[in-house]
Amino acid sequence: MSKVITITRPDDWHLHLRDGAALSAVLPDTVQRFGRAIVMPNLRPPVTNVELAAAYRERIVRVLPAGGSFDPLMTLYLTDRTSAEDIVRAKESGIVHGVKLYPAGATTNSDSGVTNLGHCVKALEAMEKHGIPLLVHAEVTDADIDVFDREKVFIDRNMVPLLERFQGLRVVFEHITTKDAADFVTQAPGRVAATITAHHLLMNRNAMFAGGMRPHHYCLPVLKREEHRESLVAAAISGSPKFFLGTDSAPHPKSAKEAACGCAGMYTAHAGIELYAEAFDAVGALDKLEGFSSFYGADFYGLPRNADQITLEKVEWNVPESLPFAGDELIPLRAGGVISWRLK
Ligand SMILES: NC(=O)N[C@@H](CC(=O)O)C(=O)O
Ligand SMILES: [Zn+2]
Ligand SMILES: [Zn+2]
Repeated sequence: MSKVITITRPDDWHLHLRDGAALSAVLPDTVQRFGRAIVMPNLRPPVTNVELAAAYRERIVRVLPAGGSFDPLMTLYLTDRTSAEDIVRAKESGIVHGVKLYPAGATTNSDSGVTNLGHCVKALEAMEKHGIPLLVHAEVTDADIDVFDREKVFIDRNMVPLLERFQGLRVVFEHITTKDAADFVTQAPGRVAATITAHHLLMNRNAMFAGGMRPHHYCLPVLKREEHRESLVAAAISGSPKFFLGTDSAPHPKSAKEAACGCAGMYTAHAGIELYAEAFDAVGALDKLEGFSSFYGADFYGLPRNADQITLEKVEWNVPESLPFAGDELIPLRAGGVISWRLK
């Protein structure tokens, strides 16, 4: 008999769905597994106001597989020009659940991001007042800071002063990758939470160089040392409601990944919950999977937990070498390899 677990349907609190044909290609993978997802706004051009968010939400809903009940939770892209009025209108819309801070130049499509948080005081005050969380890609961008240290340096230079200045602001430290971030969030007030990806739970930085350069294991924040991976696993299985699931599934065409200057991002939505089951099972903590995947994120965002369930079984399946992707190909995590849990 294979091991089987049934859990409340999970949600993905950090997801890139892209747009157009790419959106249509990847959306079914998420919808099969998750009830809702926080949809990242780093399109070109970025989703900077409620009209753009509503139109993007429409485009997502239009290509939803029939019969599903998936709810895309929209976000705004914070810029130096986001006003308090933009925030109030977002709140009133009921469709915007967070505002994303990308330090300018930190990651994919972040060139319209924030150059100086000092420009965002009015917007941040409005978010504090109206209870809209700030979702943070927490890396400094200074060229003189080692790429492996950018998250840690962001904590000291930006996160601490931000939380100090805006004492009521709710903050999600997105895709944490270091022991420093896990410890910081653990010790922070209850208004601070973090998402953790499956790939940062399963791999350390060796995975980028196993037998040669592995562009499909390159993402931001970049994979870190084993000691950091172990800290992330400890946080994820701790039972603390501050840590919850966010896949950061970030599809890029094969041609853009396998290039002289390859894009950052891993595609994991094809096994969006299965990979977490593997990571939790590996440390004998499957009993902690449901809280992390299905409860704590909803609780943090003030949304009801899902009412239905999914079942996972410990049966190996082969991941395709590639998936069709808007006239190109998409290389999923573990392409050509095996995943040890599957959705029933
Ligand atoms: N995680 C990534 O490596 N890439 C993301 C952007 C992001 O989440 O920083 C993307 O949009 O491709
Ligand atoms: Zn990011
Ligand atoms: Zn992301």
